[in-house]
Amino acid sequence: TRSTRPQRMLKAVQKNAIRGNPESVISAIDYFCKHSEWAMNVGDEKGCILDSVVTEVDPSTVLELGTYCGYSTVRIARLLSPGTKFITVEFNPASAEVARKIIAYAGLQDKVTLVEGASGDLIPQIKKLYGITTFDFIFLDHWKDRYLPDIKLFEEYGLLGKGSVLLADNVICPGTPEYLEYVRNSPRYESRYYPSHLEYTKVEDGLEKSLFLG
Ligand SMILES: O=C(NCCCCc1cc2cnccc2s1)c1cc(-c2ccc(F)cc2)cc(O)c1O
Ligand SMILES: [Mg+2]
Repeated sequence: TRSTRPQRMLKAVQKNAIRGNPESVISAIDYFCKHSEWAMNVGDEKGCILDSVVTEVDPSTVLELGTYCGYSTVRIARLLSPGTKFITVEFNPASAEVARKIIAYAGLQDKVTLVEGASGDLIPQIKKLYGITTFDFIFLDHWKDRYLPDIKLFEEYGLLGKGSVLLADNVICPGTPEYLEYVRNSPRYESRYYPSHLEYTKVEDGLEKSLFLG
């Protein structure tokens, strides 16, 4: 049967990247998406903003919602200090399967715990299952209509501490209007918008960084 886009992306990584070299995996995926097939990775332009925020926060605990093929997972994991706890969540089993292979190809499998499931089911269990108290950094890149309900779950289950940073992808395209309205108007967050473009296109998009004030 016909291969899937994630499977073709994996093939491109195995062909064009150097095993154990995260930078080459990132470049191979960006090349594939620019010259072969568009795919919904955060991409190189927004990826550089992601890198700078991760570096600035230097988190001890990280959560990513929306692994997809592992592109942003590799971008984040390559910057983390040893001993950092990094959990990434993917809903689609086929994507998760490809992500595991891409993360392993980059040599970062020991830094990442990939969990399959839906955020709404998982968030209430994270403390119990993974022994996390609070997350220093959260990257939101899953269903756009889940950003708001899930940030409320983070608050409800005490998963945010004073200084926790949330970075949300796609706040313009496809767009997360209710989430933006919430973090920009809530006295509990300090938010800042990073203008950019939809991955591999000239379409306007951006990232919203929100600092939890406690
Ligand atoms: O949908 C997007 N990402 C989410 C995939 C949802 C899968 C998961 C749900 C879920 C639930 N719980 C836990 C984990 C997870 S993972 C997405 C879409 C576009 C896009 C697509 C077409 C287009 F014309 C313009 C933009 C661009 C992007 O950067 C995206 O991120
Ligand atoms: Mg995205």
